[in-house]
Amino acid sequence: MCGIVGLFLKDKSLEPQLGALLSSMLVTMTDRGPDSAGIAIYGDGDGDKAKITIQSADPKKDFVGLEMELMRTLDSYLSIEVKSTHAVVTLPKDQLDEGRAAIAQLRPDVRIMSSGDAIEIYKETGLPKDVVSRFSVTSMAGTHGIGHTRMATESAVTTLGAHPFSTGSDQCLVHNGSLSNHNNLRRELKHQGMTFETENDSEVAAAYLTAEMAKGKNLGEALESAVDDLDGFFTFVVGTKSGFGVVRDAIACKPAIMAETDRYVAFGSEYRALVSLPGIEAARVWEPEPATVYFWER
Ligand SMILES: NC(=O)CC[C@H](N)C(=O)O
Repeated sequence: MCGIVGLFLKDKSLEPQLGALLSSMLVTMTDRGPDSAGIAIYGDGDGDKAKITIQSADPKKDFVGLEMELMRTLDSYLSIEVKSTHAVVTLPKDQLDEGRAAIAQLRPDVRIMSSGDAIEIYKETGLPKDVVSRFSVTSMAGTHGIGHTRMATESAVTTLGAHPFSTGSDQCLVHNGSLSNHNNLRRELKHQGMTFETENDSEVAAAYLTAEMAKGKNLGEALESAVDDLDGFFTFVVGTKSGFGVVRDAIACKPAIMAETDRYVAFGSEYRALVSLPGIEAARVWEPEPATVYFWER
């Protein structure tokens, strides 16, 4: 099982509703994955600011005082917005790497969920309705987003084992299925310098795409390579700062449905995830073909 949803907006007037639309799509998929849930939202990525979403098992201890300590360490102005177990650090774009290093040094127990110009990731164990309300996702605006509700197959039910996985700047991936060659691939990617937070197969898929894009491929090309190099069952929905992609393995036994109108492209594991979208009655609706890459870029 596992339930996946994704929404890529073409119509700017829908952007204030992105979090609400995606949340309700994800809640519809609750019975496909009761273990944990997560959501990635791409907000306005322009300007000179970048964002790091961090997570702590003990937010009182880790987040108190962090803003001041980071400002002192980086010698610049930044802000931290705490949302339950997560917090978003907004800092100057040219200090993103320095900021990540400072967080690791000042708060070794804090985990980085995502970083980049536009992405924020919120994920926890529990049901979609609890996760979206805990992080106030329904009030978030954005250009595109991806959600996942997990029934674990490959690694423990933990916050870090929840999807989406982000292994590169402004990148994220959710997965329905299980990969059979993830241990070998993990070993190869570690040799190339990638690091992993979990034993999860989907994290390996995310890292694989990051490594392919680092070679100069765009998201669509990286997904084409994934069809050849990843073994097992998969439906992936992936995001980059300006892109949104979908691919299924050659057997495509995991359910998937897509819809497109002038206003958006939407993905659901099942059609019921899409029924409340505006104008869905007039949308072009189709089942993505096996081993075929679907890719949109703004
Ligand atoms: N049920 C699934 O699709 C699980 C996805 C992935 N293998 C995981 O364990 O997280």
